[in-house]
Order: sequence, then structure tokens, then C-alpha cells
Amino acid sequence: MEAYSHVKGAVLATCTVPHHILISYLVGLVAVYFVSVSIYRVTLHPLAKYPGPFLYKLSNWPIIFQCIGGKRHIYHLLDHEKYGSVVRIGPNTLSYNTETALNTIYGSNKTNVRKSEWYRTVDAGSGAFSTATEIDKKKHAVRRRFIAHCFSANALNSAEPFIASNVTKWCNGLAPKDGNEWSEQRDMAAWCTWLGFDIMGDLAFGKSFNCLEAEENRYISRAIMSANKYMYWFPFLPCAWLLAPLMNSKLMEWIGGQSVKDNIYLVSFGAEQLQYKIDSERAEKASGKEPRKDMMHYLLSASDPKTGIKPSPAELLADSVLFISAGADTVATALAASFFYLVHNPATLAKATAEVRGAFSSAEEIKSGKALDSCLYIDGVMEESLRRAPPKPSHVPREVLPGGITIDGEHIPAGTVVGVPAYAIHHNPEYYPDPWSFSPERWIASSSTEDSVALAKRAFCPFSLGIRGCIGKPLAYLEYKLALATVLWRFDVRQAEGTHLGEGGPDLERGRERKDEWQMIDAMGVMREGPLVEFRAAQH
Ligand code: HEM
Repeated sequence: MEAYSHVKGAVLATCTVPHHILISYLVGLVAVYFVSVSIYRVTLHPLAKYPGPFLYKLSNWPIIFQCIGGKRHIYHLLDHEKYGSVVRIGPNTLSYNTETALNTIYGSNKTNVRKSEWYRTVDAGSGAFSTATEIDKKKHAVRRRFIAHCFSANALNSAEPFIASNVTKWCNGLAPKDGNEWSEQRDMAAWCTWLGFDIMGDLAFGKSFNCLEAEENRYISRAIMSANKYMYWFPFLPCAWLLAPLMNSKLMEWIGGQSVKDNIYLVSFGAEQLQYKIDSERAEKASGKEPRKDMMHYLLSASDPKTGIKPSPAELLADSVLFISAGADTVATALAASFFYLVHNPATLAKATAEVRGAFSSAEEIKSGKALDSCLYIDGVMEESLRRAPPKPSHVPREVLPGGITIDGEHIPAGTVVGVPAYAIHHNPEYYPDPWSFSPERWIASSSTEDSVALAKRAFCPFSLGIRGCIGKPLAYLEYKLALATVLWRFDVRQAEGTHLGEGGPDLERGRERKDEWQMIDAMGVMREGPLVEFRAAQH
């Protein structure tokens, strides 16, 4: 009894502790936790010896703000310039700027890394991993086999006429109207985006999105960037995987605004296209017609020969969204970058134009084959545009698996996130002398040297590398080259006089001061504007 009254007294005493004292204790405990973690991260942490800005070592918040601000690629470049070839960019994250690190991390299928936890949340809105975000290596291998059918030589051959017809529509839209010699000025960031989306609609779902045709069809081409921006920073939040179910919720809509609305729109747009494809295959089958063999056709009929597994409905949705975002916007970025660099480098523009006009005697002749392959200068223009403006310009994160990995002679422990940012390595003068010049010649052995071309190629990573590299690369080059060759064959091209859209300038923030550099806002993909270009029918 005596003992009981003692306990009761203690409980009563606890209950009478004023709230503000309890709150102070709690705040104190949280502060002690964060201070201890911070001290650990800068002193005893296995990455403590690596250089980098102090705040990066404490938390991922600097990365989150860089993603929101659209300058992450610029921070990577400036950090590597200041701190050297390896920089600690987060408590647990290293960024590298060497071709050896690039090839070690991504190059081999056997490298002891997997996609980092960041990918776990990216596709939360679709309810499943896409092929691009699947973290598990075995599951990814199955998904990659499914998707490989979409990019086979046969699939590419049957895609070409659809690409060509969209390119013709695009060129007709760019052409001068009303008997004028020169067209009105066209914002090529927008025009290339509409082309990219129309092609991907046709190739993935069997119908163009008709962005080239009418303004009312273009919302998706704008929504995607703000949606991407949201998908970019959200997964860096502490415990993002726990928050994932809230990603497209009303609460996040209230906090994140338009970006969240656009992500919801993107997922529902993907679902609509998928449903359209399922319905049209059903109708085709019912009427005894061969279904159109677009990308979703291959995925809808995919099944793993070993296990019989098929993609689930949520995985099909995630891949539909992937096709729209990874397939349409990336090529559009590269093509718009080429316009920027061509109109800012008239001698290069003249050389590229002369090459295509010498190789073909009509626009209809421009098809894949020997003549197009012989246009090595156009290849150089494409490589150089992808070098200067990689459509995924920042750190592509990989997590080191148990057993660790050796990068540039140093053992990196399991759990560390490592990666190489394309924009930074693409401007590393060790691999690209005079990195701020636009020089297609650096990609052509006869205008450069074989060794320098080989070195440039080893550090080149717009599509990433290896088994998690871009499976759409051959399709991307096909679209890109057909569009560029056709437009230069059909038109003389010039920057609209007195316009500067897309340029940098000395009054802009650090890293954006070069007038002749096309400005990118990094939002996982690239938000972009310009250049403003005019077109005149070529005299052949
Ligand atoms: C210039 C155009 C393109 C560029 C620069 C590009 C770049 C990339 C990059 C860097 C990755 C790796 C991303 C990562 O690891 O997080 C990737 C993956 C991927 N890309 Fe592309 N891409 C382009 C065009 C395309 C096209 C046209 C498609 C067709 C739909 C496509 C489909 C994919 C897919 C499915 C993956 C995931 C591959 C996997 O993880 O197995 N890409 N791309």
C-alpha cells in the first residue's frame, strides 16, 4: 500500500509538470539529436574526408533547394571546379567528374551498385515502379526484357514512317506563311517540344497527341515540366518513401500547388492513353485487324518466358508515363539546343546545311540508310548539342551495394550514393578542350585526332551507360537526325534579329553569364525557352 501511494505520488508529480517545460525538454532532445548527427556527419562519418561545402555534409536540404531552384547542374559544375574531381554533395552522396568514375559506376552490367532510394518515390503517383525507376536488379532485368521489344530493329523500322510524317507536319508549320519570304519568329523550345510529343504519342500509343495542330492539345507538354520538378525534389525529402502515398494527395496539392496538380494531370493523361490503346487493340482484334505494333502493343502482350510474369496494370501505367516523359521531352530538348547553337554559330550552321543538301536531292529522300549515315557533321552537331545541353544534366544516383566498390582508386563503402553529373563532366576541359565552344569537329576523327575523339566519347554520358542506360537511344538519334536533316534541307534558318531568348548574360546569376550558352532550368528534365528562329524556303 505504501509502495502504491509512492507511485501514485510520482505520477501526480509528473502530470503537474507544466507543458512549456515538457515542450522545452522535447525540443532539447530533438536539438541534441540533430547536433549529434551533424557532428557525426562531419567528423566520424565514412565520407567525412571528402571535400565539399559544409552545409552539404549536414543534410540533403541544399540538394532539395537546388532542385527547386533549377540550378543543380550549375552547382555541380562550380563545386567540381572548386573542390576537385570528387565532391561530397550530401551527407551520404559523392559526385565524380572523371571518365574513369563514370565508366566504373555505370559502365559495366556487373558493377556493384543499384539505383538509389531516390527512385523509390519518383513514380509514386502511378502506384508502381516504371522500368526506369525499378530499383531491384532482378525485377529490372525482367522489365528491361519486356521493354526491349519496343526498341528492336524491326520496331525502329516500323516507327520511321510515323516519325517522318510528324517531321513533315512540323516543317510545314515552321514554313513562312502568306507569301512572306521569311517566317514569323518561332520559339524553338516550344516547337521542338510539340514535335517530340506528337512523335511519342504516335510511337507509344498509336495516335499523335496533335500538339503541333492546336493550342488546346498542348497542356501536357507544359504540365510535364512542372510535374517533373515536383518528382525531382520530393524524393529527396527525409523519409520520402514514407510520404510517398501522400505524393498526389490533397494535402500535397495544398502545399505544393500547381506542380502537384500537374503531376496528377500527367498520371491521368498516361492512364487515358493506356486505356485508349487497350480499347483500340480490343476493337482491332474484334474486327479481325492486325493491331498497330506501337510500344504499348509490345508491353501489353509482354510476358516473361521463364516465369510467365506479365507487367501489372500499375506497371503499365508507370511505363506509359515514362514513355511520355522520357521519350518526348528529352529529344525535344536536344533538338532545341541544336537550333540555339547553330544560329549562334553561323559557320557551323552553313557547314551542317551544306552537308545535308549535298547528301539528298529531295526532302522525301531523307531516310535512315547510307546517305544519312554519311552526314558525319550532323552527327557532330547532335553530339555537341547533347554535350553542351544534356537533357538530364545532373547527378544520376547509384547506391553502392554490400562489399563496396573502388572508384578512382578509393574504396567506397556500401550504402554510399555515387554518381556523375553530365553537365559538369561534359564541360571538363580534360576531356573537352575549350569546353564552352560549340565544336562538332571534336567528334570527327578526320577533323580532330582519333585519340581526342575516343577520350571525348569515354566521358560522354547524355544517355547514361550500361544496363540502366537509355534503352531509347537508337530511337532518339533516329528522330533527332531525321528532324535536323529535314529542316536544314528545306529551310534557310536564322536567329530573329534583336532577340536573345534562351541566352545567358553578365547580369544573370553565377554560372549563367555566358551569352552564347543555352540556358537550362534543371527539373530532372530541362525547362527551357528559345531560341527565336525564322525560316525561309531553301533554293535548291
Ligand atoms: C536525347 C534523348 C534522350 C536522352 C538524353 C535520354 C537520357 C536517358 C538517361 C540519362 C537515362 C537514365 C536515367 C537514370 O538512370 O535515371 C534514360 C533512361 C531511359 N530512357 Fe532515355 N533518353 C532519351 C530518349 C529516350 C527515348 C526517345 C525513349 C523512348 C521512350 C527513352 C526511354 C528510356 C527508358 C525506357 C529508360 C530506362 C531504361 C532502364 O532503366 O532500363 N529515352 N534515358
